[in-house]
Amino acid sequence: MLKKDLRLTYTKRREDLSPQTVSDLSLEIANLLLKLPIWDHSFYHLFLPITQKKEVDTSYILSILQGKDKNIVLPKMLNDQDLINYLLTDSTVIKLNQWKVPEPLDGIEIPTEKIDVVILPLLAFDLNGNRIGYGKGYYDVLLSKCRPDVIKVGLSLFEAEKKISDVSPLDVPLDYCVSPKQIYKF
Ligand SMILES: Nc1nc2c(c(=O)[nH]1)N(C=O)[C@@H](CNc1ccc(C(=O)N[C@@H](CCC(=O)O)C(=O)O)cc1)CN2
Ligand SMILES: Nc1ncnc2c1ncn2[C@@H]1O[C@H](COP(=O)(O)OP(=O)(O)OP(=O)(O)O)[C@@H](O)[C@H]1O
Repeated sequence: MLKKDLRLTYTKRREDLSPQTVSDLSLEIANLLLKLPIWDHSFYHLFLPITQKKEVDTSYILSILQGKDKNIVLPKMLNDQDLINYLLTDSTVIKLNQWKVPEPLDGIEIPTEKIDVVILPLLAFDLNGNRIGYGKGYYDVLLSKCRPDVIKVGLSLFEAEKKISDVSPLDVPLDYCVSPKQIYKF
């Protein structure tokens, strides 16, 4: 399917979920994430969910990372395509930006090359590990600046599409995607 059609389909599928269902599915995703071979690292980039858009609630994953004493890196939107990474500390203040994305106000900047694992949002993904977001390319740009051995893990409330037909050379494929039902390894 084409990206533009998938964006419409999956935006609608999300709108049809109740907040309780999003929460339940998010807990299942967090439990499955624990089974991935990704826990031997230091710096973990995690997105914070846009609640209105019914994104995966990553608060369970945040607790897991804190319990494992990992360095947690949060993105802040800089301009129309770039993200800056800030270390989460006890003094980090999180505020909603104009797009309703929760993000740190400021903090200690972590160079993108330090990130070992990126846990990223998506609207839909396919069996080849390709993903689509809201079409702005923030994560494609971030991933293009990461180390080649960075581990890319998508989180999805829904299962994989067979094929995104209009993948571009700039799209960086995932290594894993975790849904409430299963782990996809690409
Ligand atoms: N939680 C979360 N954080 C994230 C992302 C994400 O998908 N989820 N992003 C993933 O890349 C980046 C933000 N991307 C975004 C892209 C569009 C809109 C947004 O609200 N767009 C408007 C239309 C704006 C316009 O076209 O001018 C909309 O959809 O209504 C928000 C965030 C970085 N942080
Ligand atoms: N590495 C890059 N450098 C510059 N522009 C890029 C890069 N990667 C992607 N883009 C541009 O970003 C735009 C959006 O790309 P795409 O449709 O793949 O977004 P998306 O993956 O759905 O969004 P997101 O990454 O924000 O979740 C495209 O116009 C694409 O050309």
